[in-house]
Amino acid sequence: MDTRRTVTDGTGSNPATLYGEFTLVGNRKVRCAVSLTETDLIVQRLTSAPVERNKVVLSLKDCVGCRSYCKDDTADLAAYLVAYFYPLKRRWVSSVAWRQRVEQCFRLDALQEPRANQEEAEKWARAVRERSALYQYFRDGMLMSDLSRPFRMMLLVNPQSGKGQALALYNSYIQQMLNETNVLHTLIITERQNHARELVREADLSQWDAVVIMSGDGLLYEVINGLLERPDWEEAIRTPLGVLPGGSGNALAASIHHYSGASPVRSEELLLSCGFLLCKGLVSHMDLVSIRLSSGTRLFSFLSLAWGFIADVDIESEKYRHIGAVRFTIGTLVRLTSLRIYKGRLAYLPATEYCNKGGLRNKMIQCNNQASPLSPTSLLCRPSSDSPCQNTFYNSCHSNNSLTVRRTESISSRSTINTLPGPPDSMLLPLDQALPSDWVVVQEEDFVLVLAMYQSHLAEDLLMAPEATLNDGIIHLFYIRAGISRIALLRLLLAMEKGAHLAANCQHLVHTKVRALRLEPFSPKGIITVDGEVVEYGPVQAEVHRGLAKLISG
Ligand SMILES: Nc1ncnc2c1ncn2[C@@H]1O[C@H](COP(=O)(O)OP(=O)(O)OP(=O)(O)O)[C@@H](O)[C@H]1O
Repeated sequence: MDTRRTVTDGTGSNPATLYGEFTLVGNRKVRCAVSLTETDLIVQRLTSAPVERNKVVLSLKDCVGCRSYCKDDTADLAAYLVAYFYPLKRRWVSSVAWRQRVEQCFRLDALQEPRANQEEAEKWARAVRERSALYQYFRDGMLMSDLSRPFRMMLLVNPQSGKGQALALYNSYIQQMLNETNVLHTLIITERQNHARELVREADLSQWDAVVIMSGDGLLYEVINGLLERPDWEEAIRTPLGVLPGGSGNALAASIHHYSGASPVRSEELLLSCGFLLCKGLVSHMDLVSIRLSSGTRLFSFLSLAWGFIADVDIESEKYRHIGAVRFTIGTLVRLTSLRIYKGRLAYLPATEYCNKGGLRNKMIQCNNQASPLSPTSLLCRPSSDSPCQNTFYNSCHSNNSLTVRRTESISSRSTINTLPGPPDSMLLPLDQALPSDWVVVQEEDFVLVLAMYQSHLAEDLLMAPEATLNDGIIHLFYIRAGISRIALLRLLLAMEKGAHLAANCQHLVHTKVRALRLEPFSPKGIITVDGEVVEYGPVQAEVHRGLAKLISG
């Protein structure tokens, strides 16, 4: 076997680092020339047929694992090499591509010594793994392939989530993928509500390199809040988290897939995509939002805060959970027929900077996706004392400029409310205190919905905030003012599937980017949800904490 032979990828620009001739495992009569370049594994069958028809080029960026092994049979001197790929494939009638599993398995028998064949196979396996890992650039924390020992994962599966198929999906796809990647995972099947929360609150986190949920968004909400309830929350919340879609909404899973740049997919295709991203093991920071309720309770949210139409649909359609994502369509139609108006006061701290003597500069704070987490105070938008902007009326950065907003009374000092676990909130005042002067109060008090989003998707097929990214320190605040017709609302909801609602030029829809918000519903009863879970109804405040958590994503 000549491993020094110079072979290129056909363009001459990508020389092979390893070259060998092996047989196929299924058919020993078929010999293959295999070359490993910096970017690809190229397999060419050595037959008399034209070359292109017999050549397969597999990109190493699609490879999740590679290993060598020998058979127990002492008469077999050969060693074996197997590599696992999940390339994006397009069905010829469809423009949508999704990941499909490809396994390449070779038999190495060129040498007389079984040990020599084994060493050669392991050399190849190591080289494939190393080059696959080069495609993962590492920001902060741990990369699976960086460890000298196998990666250890706690995998929490909610058997009741969605259509109740999470466990079956784990058995069909995920178990195999994790084994191919050489991830040691401990499967924990959650037994009841708050089981996951209690588990992570008590767990010895030094035993785990990541905590992954296979469920809907509700289970991740439990995990995040469990971690932040620990006395060592600062360390605990740096545990890389992962998400595999098994629920009915799967908003974070759909968002991660969206951020990876791939075309939209659903159900099992989304699961394969998220499984692939999990196996590649790239860790990014993720924003969390601190939520304060009127009772003093504090929660952490990674997805959304909702009041009005969307919260009602989410909770009222719970009874149709067994039919999966269709429950939202049914819930939407039911709620549309008896459209409600929700009365309340909404205020927010815009994600803007103020300039000094040059007047008001309504400039967005830079959203650098790769930056390390900024301290909350560095994101504050405070007018300087000599700023001519102070106490003026202005339009904030709305997609709907017809909206009039008014500045609130200035208050001299900004005290904070930092008595609970987790990082302090520096933008929020107690709910019974007046808002600081740099907050904006929305003049309308009649809404159809209010929705704060920090990820792109609200469900697998709802691209609510197309601009959102994992770690930009921005809350996308949407509200729809009362007066919208049912048909206009339905059109907006349909446009949300592809994220086209913002371009629909609807006068009732407002979108603005904020750092913090306060919502005070007037009616005594109602539904407020955080990440799709019902929370205590009443006045509520929220503040974003940029990059507080870590998520294995693309
Ligand atoms: N074994 C179980 N039986 C009943 N409920 C459970 C169990 N395990 C976890 N739960 C609870 O089920 C709730 C809903 O789960 P989850 O959000 O993961 O699924 P879902 O609601 O179907 O999906 P989505 O949030 O995407 O709509 C969670 O709040 C969790 O506490």
